[in-house]
Amino acid sequence: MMLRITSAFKQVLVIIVKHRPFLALVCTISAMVSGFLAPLAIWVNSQIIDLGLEVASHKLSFKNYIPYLILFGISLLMPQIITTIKTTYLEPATELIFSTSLKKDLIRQLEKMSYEHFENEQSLEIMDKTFNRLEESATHLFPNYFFRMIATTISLLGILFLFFDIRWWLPLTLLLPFFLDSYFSTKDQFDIYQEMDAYWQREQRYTILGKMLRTRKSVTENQLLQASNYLVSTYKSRLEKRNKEFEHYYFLNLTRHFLRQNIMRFSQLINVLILLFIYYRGDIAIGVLLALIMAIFSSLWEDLYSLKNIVKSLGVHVKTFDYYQAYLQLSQDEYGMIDQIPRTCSVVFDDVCFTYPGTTKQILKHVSFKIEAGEKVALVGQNAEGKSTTIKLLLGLFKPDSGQITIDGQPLSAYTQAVREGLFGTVFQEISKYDISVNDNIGLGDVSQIGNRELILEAAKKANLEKIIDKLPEKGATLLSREFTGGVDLSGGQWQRLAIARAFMGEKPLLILDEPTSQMDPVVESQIYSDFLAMSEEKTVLLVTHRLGATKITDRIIVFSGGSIIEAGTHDELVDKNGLYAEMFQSQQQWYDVKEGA
Ligand SMILES: Nc1ncnc2c1ncn2[C@@H]1O[C@H](COP(=O)(O)OP(=O)(O)OP(=O)(O)O)[C@@H](O)[C@H]1O
Repeated sequence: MMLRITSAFKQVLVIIVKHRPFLALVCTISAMVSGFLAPLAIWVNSQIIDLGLEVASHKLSFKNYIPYLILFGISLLMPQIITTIKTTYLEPATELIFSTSLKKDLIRQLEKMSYEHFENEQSLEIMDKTFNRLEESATHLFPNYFFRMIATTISLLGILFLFFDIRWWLPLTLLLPFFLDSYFSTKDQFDIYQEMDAYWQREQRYTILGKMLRTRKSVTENQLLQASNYLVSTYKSRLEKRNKEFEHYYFLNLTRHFLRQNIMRFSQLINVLILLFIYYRGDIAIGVLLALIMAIFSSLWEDLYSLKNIVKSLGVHVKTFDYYQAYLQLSQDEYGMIDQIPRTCSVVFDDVCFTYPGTTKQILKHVSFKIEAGEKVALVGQNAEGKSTTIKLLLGLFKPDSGQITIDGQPLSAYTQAVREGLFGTVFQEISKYDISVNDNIGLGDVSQIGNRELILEAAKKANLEKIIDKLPEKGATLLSREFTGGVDLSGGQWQRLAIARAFMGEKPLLILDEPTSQMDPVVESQIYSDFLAMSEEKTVLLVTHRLGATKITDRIIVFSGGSIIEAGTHDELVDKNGLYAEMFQSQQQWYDVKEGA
């Protein structure tokens, strides 16, 4: 534990010292001064009372009393001055540093993080907790706890010395009950953090529906389906279940605290009685008695509690830094040295096996195939056979358990990040719809050319989007959003064409379409595919589709079943073979016949 605490403090101090060493200096000095003030105040108070009595009985001249009055004034004013420095300068200034520096580190790490973490619950928990808690925990550690730990330690040593000076064992009667109390409450608190942590997953499950219900898509869909009442009441009953769990846990927490919180009160009473007894025996003056009794109830009490609270709540912030470390260690994509984007690309899967991280079912089983540079290939099969998984592996979103995947003869990790960004033009079923203009939405396919209207127009033409853009109120400059006045939303099929245009940006040698036309009429879809393949020229194309009308025009079809390739060949070859492909094609053919006949 000590190691984790030290490491967390080290991390925040390194950031502060790197950015503003002056803040670390101000914090340390003001904490030290603050620490000396409490014992000084006790001593000054005792002198003020005892010497004040002597002044009153003319045993001491008022002139000699003045330095004590000055010290009394200083001990009264200084704590407020230091608190002001801390709250109005130190705290806001460090907050700014953390919010900039930590956010930058978090985002930088996110940029290179392997995609697999975004589909892994354990990694998502680490990311969520780090993003939500890190800045807050950092500001708790510095300046808050850092300041309080220095100030309280010095102050406690000073005060305990004053007690030690009277009887050597007095610090023990003060500290023992404190240690007992601290042990119980710290243990309770750490147990609670453990419990709270375990709540994350359940909390996610209880509240995820609520997040969904707030999205525009779900509001529209629910209004149509009249499903709101059902979904809202499901959400409500989940929340009620969650509240019951939390209430139970709060109750447990309350009883634990109630049983143990009075240890320190008894110790205060006992120590006051001891001091009265020592005074009664004439071993201390009245000023010392009163100042020490006051200290037991004020500064000493505050110091002990401050220390206890720091230890108690340190756990959650130290834990945040554990998550931060785990976050920094989440694996990143590997990049190599090849810095030229190949003009044309072959793709080879060599005996690839794959199981999703955190699961046991093997999804791809010894998959091998080669796609020549410039070839147009369709991956087909029934649901959940591993087609999209094959695409995810090809894109490098996941790594195979065994086997090798090469692009133009090289594994993906041999290419630089810039080349990898320029290799694939992708269109998925779930299209990213950005609330920006049509042109910019297309331009995102190659951000370096986002202002190049000619290229964007060319990509739009290739995706047959030109006429649709022409009809928009402000053509390519039209904002694609219902959230803005004057914004327009496209239909599902139009968005899919826009996504295809996006894939054509940047002359990417590998085009990957994973069911991108599901929202289109099958006949229109066939037309789009034939236009698309004609426009793809020498690019290599991988097409995942359930609609087998489109596969006829590809060079080759690969059929997946149970995570393996069971057939491969041209449309005619596979129809002649009379296997799974022929069966799937025949069951869809009537549909095309009716459509074409109509
Ligand atoms: N992130 C994931 N974690 C765990 N399992 C996953 C993940 N993504 C997909 N799977 C599982 O992998 C299997 C293959 O899914 P995949 O999406 O590759 O199939 P598919 O052939 O593309 O299916 P469809 O035609 O329905 O899109 C499915 O059983 C699916 O549940």
